Order: sequence, then C-alpha cells, then structure tokens
Amino acid sequence: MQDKVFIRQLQVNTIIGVFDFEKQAKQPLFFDVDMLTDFAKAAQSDNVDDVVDYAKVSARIIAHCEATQVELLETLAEQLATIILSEFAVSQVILRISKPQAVLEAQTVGIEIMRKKQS
Ligand SMILES: Nc1nc2c(c(=O)[nH]1)N=C([C@H](O)[C@@H](O)CO)CN2
Repeated sequence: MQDKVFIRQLQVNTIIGVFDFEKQAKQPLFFDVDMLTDFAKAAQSDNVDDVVDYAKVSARIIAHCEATQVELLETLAEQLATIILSEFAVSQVILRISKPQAVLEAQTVGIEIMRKKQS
C-alpha cells in the first residue's frame, strides 16, 4: 500500500525545550507529516469518513502539543507517531519537526522519525 496523506508546515506555537528560557514562552514548531494509508474504500465511497482526514490529524497534533510539555523534539515526535498510528488508519508515518528559532545561524533545525504499525 503506497497511498499517502500528507501535511506540510503545520505551525504550532508551544512550550518546548531544554533551557529555562524555553519553558517561559511559546515558540513555533513546524510539522511535516507523511502517512501511508489505503485509498481504495474512499475512492469508491467518496466519503470523508473513509479517509485519513488531514484536518483531524492536524487538530490532534495541535491538541497534543497544548496538553503536554516535554524538553526534546524526539520525545514529542515519538508521542505523536504513537498517537497517529493508534488513532488513524495509517500503516506508516514519517514525522518531521522543525524548530526555526533554536539556532540563530540556521534557517531551521529539527528531527525526523519513521514508525510503522506493528502487524
Ligand atoms: N536533537 C535535539 N537537539 C536539541 C534539542 C532537541 O530537542 N533535539 N533541543 C535543544 C534545545 O532545546 C534548543 O532548541 C535550544 O536552542 C538543543 N538541542
């Protein structure tokens, strides 16, 4: 199955970081998400209930960021990958998180993970 639903540059302003100053104020993160799924049913039904709804995934990412506070991007990515694989009809997720305010000299920095649903 190689069908894909994606999200690009989803901005979430949140508290994240190792340093004390990062715990005092929200900063922007940008999420890129690639989700492998199967379009077969939706292509027949033409019903949004049969797809991985990118709006619902985006809302879930925002809600999780608002509900949790961690230091590392890696921790947040692992949590979100687990949520996406368990709550949506996704067999594999690639999640990239960019933190543009972290390194002054860089346009952006960040991390990427790929996780598959256990079969
Ligand atoms: N691989 C990572 N490196 C760093 C992280 C991170 O989450 N993952 N975080 C920081 C600090 O919070 C940094 O963003 C402050 O500028 C440093 N390195």
